[in-house]
Amino acid sequence: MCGILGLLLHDPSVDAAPDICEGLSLLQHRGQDACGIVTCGPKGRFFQCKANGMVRDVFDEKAISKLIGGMGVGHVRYPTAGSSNHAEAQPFYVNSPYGIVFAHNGNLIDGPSLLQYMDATAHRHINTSSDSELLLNLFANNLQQTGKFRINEDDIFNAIGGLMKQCTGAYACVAMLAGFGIIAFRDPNGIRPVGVASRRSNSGKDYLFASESIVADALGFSEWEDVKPGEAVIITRSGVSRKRVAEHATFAPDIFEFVYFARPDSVLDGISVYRSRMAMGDALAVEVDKVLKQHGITVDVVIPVPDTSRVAALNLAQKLSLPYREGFIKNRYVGRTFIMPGQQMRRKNVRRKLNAMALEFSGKNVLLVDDSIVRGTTSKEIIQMAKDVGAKKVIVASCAPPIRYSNVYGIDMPSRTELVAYGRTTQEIAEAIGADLVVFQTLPDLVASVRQFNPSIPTFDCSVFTGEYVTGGVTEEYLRQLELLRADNVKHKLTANSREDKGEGSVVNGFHDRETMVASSGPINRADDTVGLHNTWNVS
Ligand SMILES: O=P(O)(O)OC[C@H]1O[C@H](OP(=O)(O)OP(=O)(O)O)[C@H](O)[C@@H]1O
Ligand SMILES: NC(=O)CC[C@H](N)C(=O)O
Ligand SMILES: [Mg+2]
Repeated sequence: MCGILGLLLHDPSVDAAPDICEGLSLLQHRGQDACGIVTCGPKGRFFQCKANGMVRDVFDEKAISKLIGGMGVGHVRYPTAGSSNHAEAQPFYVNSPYGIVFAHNGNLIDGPSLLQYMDATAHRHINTSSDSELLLNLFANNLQQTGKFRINEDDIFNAIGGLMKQCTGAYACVAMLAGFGIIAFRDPNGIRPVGVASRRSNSGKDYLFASESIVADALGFSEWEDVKPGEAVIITRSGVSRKRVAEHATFAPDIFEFVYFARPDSVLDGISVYRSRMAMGDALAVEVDKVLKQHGITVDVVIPVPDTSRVAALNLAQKLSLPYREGFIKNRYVGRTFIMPGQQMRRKNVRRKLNAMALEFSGKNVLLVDDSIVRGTTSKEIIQMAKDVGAKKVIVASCAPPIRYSNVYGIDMPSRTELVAYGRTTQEIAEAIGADLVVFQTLPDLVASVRQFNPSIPTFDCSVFTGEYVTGGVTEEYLRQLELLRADNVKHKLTANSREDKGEGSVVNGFHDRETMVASSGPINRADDTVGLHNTWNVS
């Protein structure tokens, strides 16, 4: 899952970069691999800074001060296509037509045929394996076909409408046209979130696009509205234009945003993530009570697995009148483990991140509550940790049902065999993770926990639980190919074989972010020498 952001300040002489950077730090939970900002300054010139690393590592005061201009686009990345290479950090840029900058959250499922189209029909060069670069070039090619010297809003709506017919998958996007404005659009099923908000400034109105409403709250924007499925929104200094550009399709936002991805203080598609997690805890309590009685087990204490499950675990404990204790203390400097690349790193970091307090476990039957069990990395480690400090019995309850299918819409779960629930019964899952008992939320209960807050949403993308993919086009052959390409062991080999990742290629860098390599001292390639995009490409 990535985080996207666009900002247009009414006063072009005020720099947008400080707010964009602040906004990206609020979206950090959506992507920890890379981040970037591109701003547009006087004469429509772009200024870029992007690199691998967290927002706080990539952007210091000096880097931000070089990002000139009153509008810009930002991105935090969690790769789901291509590689973690810094050449695939976003936003992406193409100079023709008009100068376009692009940030994408989601994942396309027809990458190979789009690549063929780019090559054979559009004659556009694609320089990375990123699906987002394909999406940008699709947009650019459609704009190019207007053949116009200057385009207007209708041309942009038509280009995006065309794009929505040409590609399949999940995409929430923010784009910027040099000297023109910022644009957001959302795929016809609305799988990934993006919204728009405004703020009064001294001179007029500033506008924001962001993946989650928390960014608007924190930056003093109000009137948050979700971009609708299949809709495009264009913001220029003369105002806002919105249009549904896709034909009707079933609205199906990804339910996993509510389970895990989004911040609890965000409201997505009219639903408070916090409230939905409370409801998940309430519903899970009923299931837990039933299963515990069936097995004749009593529980002494409810313990959440920090961070995401806290909200649900508290409600569950209250509903069952059980004590709630923070038995695991989280190291606040370790990020989310699930979105880290590679199983070894994920496993190591669960131990670095969580510490079990013997006091709360010793001699007790503990009920650990987590939002989801995906690869089982977290559960395996923490169950062992709980037992090591003397827990008698460890029961695990998951706010989400068993995950048995690949995600193809922007969560990096390409391989079914990596999922601990794949091909296993509940009893076998318990054995695999070392629990005495596992209890899963039922899918109807999960959907009801979320949907009750906005019954106008007809359905949610629940493909990781059901194997039903709302966009169509996900065949068994596609899933097999995806597994061959992106399974953990394959990615590991690719990384190990990459000259650049071995440090041998520090001067041969992905073309797109050449300037991030100008100063490469320190653990990340801090973009100390952020420079105007237009004149860095061919300068040696
Ligand atoms: O079964 P797994 O493959 O381990 O994946 C599931 C776990 O990963 C996530 O935690 P994460 O540490 O990413 O983030 P959090 O601090 O927000 O809970 C999620 O909340 C679960 O705890
Ligand atoms: N998680 C995402 O949204 C990823 C966006 C895009 N597919 C990439 O890999 O960069
Ligand atoms: Mg967690």
